Amino acid sequence: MSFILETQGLSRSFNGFHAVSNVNLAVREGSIHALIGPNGAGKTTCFNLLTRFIDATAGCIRYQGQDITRTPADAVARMGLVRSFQISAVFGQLSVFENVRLALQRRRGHSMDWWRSDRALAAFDERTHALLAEAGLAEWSSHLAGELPYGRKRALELATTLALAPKVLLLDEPMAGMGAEDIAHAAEMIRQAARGRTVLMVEHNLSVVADLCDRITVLARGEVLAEGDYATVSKDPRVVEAYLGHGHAGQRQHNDHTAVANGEASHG
Ligand SMILES: Nc1ncnc2c1ncn2[C@@H]1O[C@H](COP(=O)(O)OP(=O)(O)OP(=O)(O)O)[C@@H](O)[C@H]1O
Repeated sequence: MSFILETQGLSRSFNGFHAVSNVNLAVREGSIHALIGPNGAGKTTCFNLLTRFIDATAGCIRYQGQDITRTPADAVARMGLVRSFQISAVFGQLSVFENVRLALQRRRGHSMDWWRSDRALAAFDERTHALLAEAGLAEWSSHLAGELPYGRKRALELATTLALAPKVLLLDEPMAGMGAEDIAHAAEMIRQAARGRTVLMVEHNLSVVADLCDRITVLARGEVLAEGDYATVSKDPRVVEAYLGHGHAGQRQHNDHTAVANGEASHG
């Protein structure tokens, strides 16, 4: 079993407040791994640490066996550990096609070559079409990105991120603000994107997590509370309590298990 991304004792404090505390994370290469937990559990801080947006107070991060605890964020991204929206950006005044092609050019370091010939740009066209097809955006190709419906805009963000050829794709609440139809579409996209790469995602929608993810790490108050597949963590009384609060017992707790297992638990 090989882990592409690992942390040991990863910690981050803000003025003495332990936002992330002694987190040991092991993300298996090729898996879809979820980071879940109630509000304020430390999920975003963990993402910020892994992508090197912020420094760890203690602990270490290893990516592909290499210590990246102090590696600059842009270098980490170039190594293939890429967060959606980190480098990619959607330009509303450009077409969907141009957005994806630009992301491909940027990956090759051509971002400033605005004067490049049509022939040079055409070299990126084939890959652009493939990425658009993968994102279900083929028929939106000539639309201005700024005019896309919400779900399609998120799909375009993912397509521009995939243009950067990430080895590990970090997705921060990819389903946020989506309706049921967009969620189904985005889930399929993530499943496809996960072929041949690793996905680590923060997601509040537990049905999505249950459906998509091979492994789940549950954080609460900055610490790892439980880890395993969905069936295992959703039955863990500590997880139920973290999601639903204290004082549950007997039948109530049984109902709570069912609620978490069904992805119904609120994260408040
Ligand atoms: N820059 C900061 N300064 C001070 N406190 C911070 C900072 N960033 C995060 N925190 C605190 O750390 C804790 C964890 O926050 P974080 O955003 O990582 O949680 P989360 O699990 O992503 O929550 P949510 O699900 O609400 O997004 C919170 O109590 C938050 O207020």
